[in-house]
Amino acid sequence: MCTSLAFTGRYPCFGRNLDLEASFGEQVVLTPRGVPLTFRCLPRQEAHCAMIGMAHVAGGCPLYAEAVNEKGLYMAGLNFPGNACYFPHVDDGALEAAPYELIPWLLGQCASVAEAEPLLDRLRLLDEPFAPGLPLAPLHWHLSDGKTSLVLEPMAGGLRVYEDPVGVLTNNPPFDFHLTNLRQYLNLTAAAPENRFHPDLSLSPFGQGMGSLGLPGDPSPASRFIRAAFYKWNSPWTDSPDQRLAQFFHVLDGVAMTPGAVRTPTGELDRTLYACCLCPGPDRVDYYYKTEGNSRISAVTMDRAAMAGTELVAVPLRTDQDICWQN
Ligand SMILES: C[C@H](CCC(=O)NCCS(=O)(=O)O)[C@H]1CC[C@H]2[C@@H]3[C@H](O)C[C@@H]4C[C@H](O)CC[C@]4(C)[C@H]3C[C@H](O)[C@]12C
Repeated sequence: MCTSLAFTGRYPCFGRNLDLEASFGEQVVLTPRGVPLTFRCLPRQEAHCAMIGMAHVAGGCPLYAEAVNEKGLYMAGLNFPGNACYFPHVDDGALEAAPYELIPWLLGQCASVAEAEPLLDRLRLLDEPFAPGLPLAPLHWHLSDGKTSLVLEPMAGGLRVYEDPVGVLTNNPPFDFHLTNLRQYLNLTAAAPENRFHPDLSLSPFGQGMGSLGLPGDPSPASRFIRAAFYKWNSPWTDSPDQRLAQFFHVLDGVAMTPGAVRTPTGELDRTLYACCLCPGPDRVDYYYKTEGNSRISAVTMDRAAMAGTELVAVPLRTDQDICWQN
């Protein structure tokens, strides 16, 4: 399972937990402007925006799980099994992209959600895998520019595009369910609760946190959506970049897998392989991450020189526990 977050407003920042039973060969991959982007049916992008994210590199091609571009446009793919529907190629003038092409294609050319929207209107997602050994991933996507966020869901009837006022995406069922489900929790509060049971009963809270009794604690997609939304919307989001980074990871930690707590149908453990926080700035983009086995935050930056490069840069993850001994 996975959870994606988009903090919009004065200090935009994005990221996700990537939950899966085994590594997919992920590395932090920086695609500079000078590496041409090629697609099955869409025109090659010779000049494009630079981007950084987590990807599996296959045959020199970055297959991104999530990325952000130099303009601060973020996109993440999350599992959407049983609902994701892709289509065969048709010669009808539609913009046709394979699912693994969607992130580089949009981030390569768009600075904002508004620029992406007209392209999405004409988009058809093709049922074509990257290679025989890399089957199609059944995905839906989170797209945000730090002002607004969208959810893109490739359904049997075509691509559905939702505004995401919450700034959270998890997995099944389709997004409209999560928005409706959130309304069941409108009574939750981070504040100390007041007695609304009955004025004739003298009831008072006997501990902290009792305003959010009923916040679902399990790792299912619907429960993670509610929990991530509650943590995100109650987040202190101060002028301190360090505080915001710490807070972002606190929210992701709150919806991460505890190894052993979730077993897949094949008996494997569902794991949060990594958690990441993507911070766009005026002249650089920072990619912070933690892994399941290394709680220390590592970071890769994409500065102006890196954006202008001509070679793909793939940075292996630091996965060994990195404890700072103090004596
Ligand atoms: C498994 C990942 C999503 C994690 C997730 O949402 N899990 C939820 C599980 S559940 O529904 O709740 O059961 C997805 C997100 C992006 C995917 C990757 C990207 O799409 C890029 C390529 C695409 C290739 O077709 C397959 C390998 C791959 C490298 C994908 C592997 C895998 O499917 C990824 C990593």
